[in-house]
Amino acid sequence: MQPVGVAAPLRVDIAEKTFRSAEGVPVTALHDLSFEVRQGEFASLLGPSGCGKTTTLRILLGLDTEFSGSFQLPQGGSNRIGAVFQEPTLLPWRTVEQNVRLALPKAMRNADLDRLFDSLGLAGMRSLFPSELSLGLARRAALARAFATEPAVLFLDEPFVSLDEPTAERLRHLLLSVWSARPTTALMVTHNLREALMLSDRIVVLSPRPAHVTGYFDVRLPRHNRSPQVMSDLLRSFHQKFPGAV
Ligand SMILES: Nc1ncnc2c1ncn2[C@@H]1O[C@H](COP(=O)(O)OP(=O)(O)OP(=O)(O)O)[C@@H](O)[C@H]1O
Repeated sequence: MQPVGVAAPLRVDIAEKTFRSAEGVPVTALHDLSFEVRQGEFASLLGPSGCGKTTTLRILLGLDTEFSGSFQLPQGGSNRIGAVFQEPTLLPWRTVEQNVRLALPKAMRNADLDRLFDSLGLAGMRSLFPSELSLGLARRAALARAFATEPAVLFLDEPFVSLDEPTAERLRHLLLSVWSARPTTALMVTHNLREALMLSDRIVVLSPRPAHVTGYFDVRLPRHNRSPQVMSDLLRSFHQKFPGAV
């Protein structure tokens, strides 16, 4: 048990998660999945398609309670959880600004969000409705909504998937700048190694299903030092440490 007031890490200790197919056949998605993300760290959960990444996030978000094991979420200034999914899940009949404010606890509803909208390039889009947004802009609005709540932990499920690469790259930089201004413990699911190396302090490498942790790859370099040359060195050392991982 962590003493009150001490920053607690994200601790995951899932013994097993098994689904049943429509025919009743058991499908074990997670088995002995244990890892830790230090408080304030940005971590990625990297693993092959279908290994159990989204299942893990759903458990941590409390959306799936049928598993054996336990986890502990970080305790920060707030106990709020932020989430960004592949689908931006904005309310269609509310503006961008209303979507963000509705996610806030009542006491924060009138918070000054100018800097947050500015830093995500949304200053001129606050009164638009989701149907008026491209997928890239909708993802930005979803990021704004997640950060506005000042969560103690932020979960992201492939937030840049199905965007064209220049848009995805711009969003990764926006995410980094908004996260650097409001650092919070973050766990991002991805199967994009380059993206994980660019954004993370720690990569949690998963096995094929049923997922367990193959190992950690820590990137102890300031993000502004991750030049193309450094990135290709990181890619090489990752592949040496985890041959065939992704
Ligand atoms: N509701 C469900 N019922 C039955 N099986 C499921 C269910 N949800 C997930 N699975 C199975 O559990 C396994 C893990 O799925 P999950 O979506 O967590 O993988 P993933 O690593 O996120 O995959 P991807 O990278 O392709 O998104 C898969 O074999 C999937 O078919």
